[in-house]
Amino acid sequence: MSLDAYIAGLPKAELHLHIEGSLEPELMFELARRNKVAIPFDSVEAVRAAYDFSNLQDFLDIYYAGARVLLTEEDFHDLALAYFRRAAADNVRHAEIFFDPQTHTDRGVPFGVVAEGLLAGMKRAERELGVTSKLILCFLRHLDEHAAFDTLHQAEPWLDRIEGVGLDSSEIGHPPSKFQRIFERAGQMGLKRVAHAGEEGPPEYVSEALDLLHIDRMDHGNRSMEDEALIERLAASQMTLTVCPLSNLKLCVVKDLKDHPVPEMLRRGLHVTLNSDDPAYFGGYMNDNYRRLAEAVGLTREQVTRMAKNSFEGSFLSGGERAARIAEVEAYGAGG
Ligand SMILES: Nc1ncnc2[nH]cnc12
Ligand SMILES: [Zn+2]
Repeated sequence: MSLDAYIAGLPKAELHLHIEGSLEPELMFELARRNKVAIPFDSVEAVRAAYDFSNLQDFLDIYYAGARVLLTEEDFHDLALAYFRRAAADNVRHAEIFFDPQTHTDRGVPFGVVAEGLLAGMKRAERELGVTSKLILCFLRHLDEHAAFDTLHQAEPWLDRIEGVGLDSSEIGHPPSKFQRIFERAGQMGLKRVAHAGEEGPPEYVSEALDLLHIDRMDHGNRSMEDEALIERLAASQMTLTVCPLSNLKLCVVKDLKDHPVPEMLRRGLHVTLNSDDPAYFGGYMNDNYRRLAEAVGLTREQVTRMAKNSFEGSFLSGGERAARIAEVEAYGAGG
């Protein structure tokens, strides 16, 4: 079996996926029409042509503009279901998806519309596709602490169906320390904690995410590789890193996939997973990330299997479910 075919059949969990970043141009047009929202493009091709980014902020400007077509519960349901259908085709068996409530509540869309729509899409995906999922509420780090507290307050009626909190948006200039108190509060409420760190920001932000936010998992973490002590710390603690190769390429975090740090991360014993981040904007879903990275850096079947196993180990599935999914990866690896 070729490595591509092996990757296609491998059971995987996706741990770093912004649901708003799975909005394909076709659905963007459909929702713009349905909701009578103007968008500054006249064709799907024109939208795709605009996806040429030189850094994170370039992308975020377009990503937040695209999200303006999302208005109703049905829109959020359709967005989620479209993602799960695409993920299921890549044999993603479990996904822990981020959403950015402030992007919507700041436009007047109530928190409940966003949450109910996404939760309905997640439930349907489990019923119809067998893909399980969890929801992670991300605070936008370019906004202030007060806005984050306000968002957590709005989320209260849904917190029994929200697994954890995350931190995303513009990293440089918005260090984890800015959100220490809201993460402390989330921890007291029993929520899991994750944060984007070391995507564009320096290794110090990674250390802050560990020391001040007490994260359970780290999103990206690329720039940890600049600090020897940090590499050793991440390896010793087996902190899960949700790495996103095609995102890193599109946002110029790496110049070429051949330069991607994943092989070195694996060599140093880091607990790496592969993920798609914002697949509609970055040109590939889960299997594209595995395949294109494997081709560029020459990953082995063992490395690929290791990362799929890591994805279930690093998930927030409960012990029994997690063990069962890990056993599936092992059985596939043994038979493949
Ligand atoms: N890659 C990324 N980094 C930070 N914030 C984001 N929001 C959506 N995608 C993101
Ligand atoms: Zn991300």
